[in-house]
Amino acid sequence: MATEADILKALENLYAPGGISIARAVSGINLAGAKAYVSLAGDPAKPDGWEMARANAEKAIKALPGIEAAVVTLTAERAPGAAKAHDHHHHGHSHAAPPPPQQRKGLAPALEHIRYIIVVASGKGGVGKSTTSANLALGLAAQGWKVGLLDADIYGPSAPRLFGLHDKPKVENGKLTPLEAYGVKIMSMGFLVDENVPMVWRGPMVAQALTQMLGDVLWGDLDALVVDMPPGTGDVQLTMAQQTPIAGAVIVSTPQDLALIDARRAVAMFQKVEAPILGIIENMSYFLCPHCGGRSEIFSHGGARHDAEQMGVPFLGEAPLDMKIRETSDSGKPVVGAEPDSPQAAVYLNLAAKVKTLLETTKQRAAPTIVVG
Ligand SMILES: Nc1ncnc2c1ncn2[C@@H]1O[C@H](COP(=O)(O)OP(=O)(O)OP(=O)(O)O)[C@@H](O)[C@H]1O
Repeated sequence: MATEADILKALENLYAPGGISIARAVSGINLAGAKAYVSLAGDPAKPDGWEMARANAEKAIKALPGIEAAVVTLTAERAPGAAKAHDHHHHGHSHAAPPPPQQRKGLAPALEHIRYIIVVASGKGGVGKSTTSANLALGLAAQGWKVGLLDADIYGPSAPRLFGLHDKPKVENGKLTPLEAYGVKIMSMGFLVDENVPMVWRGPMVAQALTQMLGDVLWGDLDALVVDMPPGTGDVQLTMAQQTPIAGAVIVSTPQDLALIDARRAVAMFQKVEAPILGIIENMSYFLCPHCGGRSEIFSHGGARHDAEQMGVPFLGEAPLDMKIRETSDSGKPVVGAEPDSPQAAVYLNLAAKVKTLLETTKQRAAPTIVVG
C-alpha cells in the first residue's frame, strides 16, 4: 500500500513551471485507502503549465501500487522556488473537457441512503451562507432528523472554523468517515487540504473533487444532507447543481439590492437545472441590539420577501444581523448547537421546521429526474 512518502517520491522527478520538482509544491496529502487526494500550490499566473503538472502528478500517483484513484488539485499559492528558476515552457492544454453530465445512477451508492439533499447557495460570497447552512443542519437535527453537512465551499471552506474541527477524517474501507459535531456528520474540503492555503481551484477539478466528496464519504443513513455550496453561480456551481440529486435548494441573500440581483442569478441557475427551490432566506435582515433586544431595520427591509414573490419563489424567513450569531459561528459553536434555547436559535429552528415541512409535503420532488408514470 502506497504511503505519503511514496507519493512524494513519485512526484520528485516530475517538474512544474519554473523547473521545480512537483514534490516541492505539494501542500497537502490525504490518503483514503486506495484513494489519494493531493493538493499542489501552483502559481495562478501560469495556469497552463500547472494544469499539465497537475495532470502528470495525477497520472504518476495513480500508477503507484495500491492506489486506485488520485485527485490532484491546484491551490493558488506560489510554489517555493518558483519565482527564481526559469520556465521550462511546457505547452499543456488547460482546456479540460467539461465533466460529462453525471448520471444519477453513477453517483447514487453513497447517496442512496440519504432521503433529502438540500443545497444552500448564494449569488455571492459573504452573505452568511455557511452560518445559515450550519444552523439549518443543526435545526433539522434538533427535530429528530439524522443530518449531514457537506461543506462544498471549496474557495473558502468554513466548516473547520464554524465547528472548530481540525482533524483529518478517518478512513474506513477506503471511504472517508465524516467528523461529527452536535450529532451532525460533517465533511469539508477544509479537512482534506491545508487550511492556510488559498483554494482557487479550477472548474473541472473542483467538479471532480466534489463528485468524489459526494461519492466517497460514509454518510450512512441520513434524513438530510445539507450542502453548503460555493458562492456564486458559475460553471462549478452549475455542475454541482447538475450532479447532485437535489431535493430542494435554499438561497441565502442579504437585503441589499446587489445581493438580491445575485440571488436572482442563483434562483435562475436552479431553475435551469430544474432543481426545486425551497425558498429564499434573508440574512442580516435587521439588527438585533445585544443590549436592549430592540430591533432596527438597517437596510430597507423586506427586499428579499418582495423579490421572492416576484420570482415566484417562496420566502422562507429572515435571520437578524446579530452579535451572538456572529460570535458563536466564529468560535466554532453555531448558535443552534451551543445555545438552543436562545431567541437566535429559535430563528433557525423555525426555518429548519419550514424546510422540513416543505420537503415532506413535496415528496415527489425528492428525485426530480425520475419520471413517475
Ligand atoms: N446573521 C448574522 N449575524 C451576524 N453575523 C453573521 C450572520 N450571518 C453570518 N455572519 C457572519 O458573517 C461572516 C460571513 O458569514 P459566512 O461565512 O456564514 O458567509 P458565507 O456567505 O458562507 O461566506 P463565504 O462566501 O465567504 O464563505 C461570518 O463572520 C459570520 O459569522
